[in-house]
Amino acid sequence: MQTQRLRIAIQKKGRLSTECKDLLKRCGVKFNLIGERLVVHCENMPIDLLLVRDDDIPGLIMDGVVDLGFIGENELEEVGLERAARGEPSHYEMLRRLDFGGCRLSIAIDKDEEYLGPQDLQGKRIATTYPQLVKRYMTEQGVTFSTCMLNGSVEVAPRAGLADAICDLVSTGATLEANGLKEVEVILQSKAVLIQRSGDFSADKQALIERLLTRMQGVIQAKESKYIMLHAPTECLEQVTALLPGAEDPTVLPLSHDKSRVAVHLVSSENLFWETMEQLKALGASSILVLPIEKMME
Ligand SMILES: Nc1ncnc2c1ncn2[C@@H]1O[C@H](COP(=O)(O)OP(=O)(O)OP(=O)(O)O)[C@@H](O)[C@H]1O
Ligand SMILES: O=P(O)(O)OC[C@H]1O[C@H](OP(=O)(O)OP(=O)(O)O)[C@H](O)[C@@H]1O
Ligand SMILES: [Mg+2]
Repeated sequence: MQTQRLRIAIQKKGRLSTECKDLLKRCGVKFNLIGERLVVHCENMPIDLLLVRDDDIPGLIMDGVVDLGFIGENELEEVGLERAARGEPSHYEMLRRLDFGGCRLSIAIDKDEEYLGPQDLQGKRIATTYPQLVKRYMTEQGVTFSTCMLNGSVEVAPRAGLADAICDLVSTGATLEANGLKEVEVILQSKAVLIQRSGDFSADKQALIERLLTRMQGVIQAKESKYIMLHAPTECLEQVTALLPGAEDPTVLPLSHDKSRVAVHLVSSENLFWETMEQLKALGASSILVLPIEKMME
């Protein structure tokens, strides 16, 4: 059922929720989340947000029920495999990879157990929320196994005697450590992505999606960039700019009371490390400022 308004699905509560909402707000999409409401109408653009469980987002896109969705690649792949196995369509378009939700899907076992390779998992029971991804990996390795499907607290399964190993998401590794487990295989690297349903869009919707994508590019680029300002001795200008990341085209300005020094301004694609600032200082640079950039458009 097509509507005039662009429908975007985001996770209601969880690891992706805050970052997705922040990203949309930074793109100029205005909305007000009230209580437990599942559909939120944006105030300044023809956009409706659907706040759902992340597991439901790939299916909503693949069934063509919503236009865009923010989802972790792990969940997207799992649902895609599940639907393909059932003979249901699993089409979607990838719009862009995002800079949050980074994690990996890994197999872990008791920290004191010996592990030489995937063959050590032969005949073992693996607790997971991602049975399809585990199956794909184990089939590739030629290892047979059984699963124990758990939607949460996967890491407690070995201690609770429910499984011999687990396959779950890992970021810092703190949850594994707290449960006496060690990571032995990484089967997937994942980040949050923005996906779109397959098929045609009205010209208005298409234009709105393109506007959002351009703004998103600006927001993500701005987050990674810094505006750097400093004063440097004119004779050291070349050495100073050589130390600055992405300083191909700096603005160099004279100082009103000191002809021996200049002001250097530039947009850097990276942050400036303390070590680099110390090197700049050693070259005679002063008043070194590193400022965040809110928005940018090239
Ligand atoms: N520790 C982590 N660090 C970074 N990203 C993570 C981490 N854990 C999960 N993610 C990413 O965030 C997504 C959502 O994780 P979350 O734990 O909020 O899911 P959930 O408990 O299944 O939520 P829901 O209630 O919506 O089903 C994961 O599918 C993954 O892509
Ligand atoms: O390696 P770490 O940094 O410890 O992160 C890994 C944990 O994060 C996720 O769960 P989350 O905290 O989102 O809770 P959930 O089990 O309720 O989904 C994931 O399922 C792991 O349990
Ligand atoms: Mg979920």
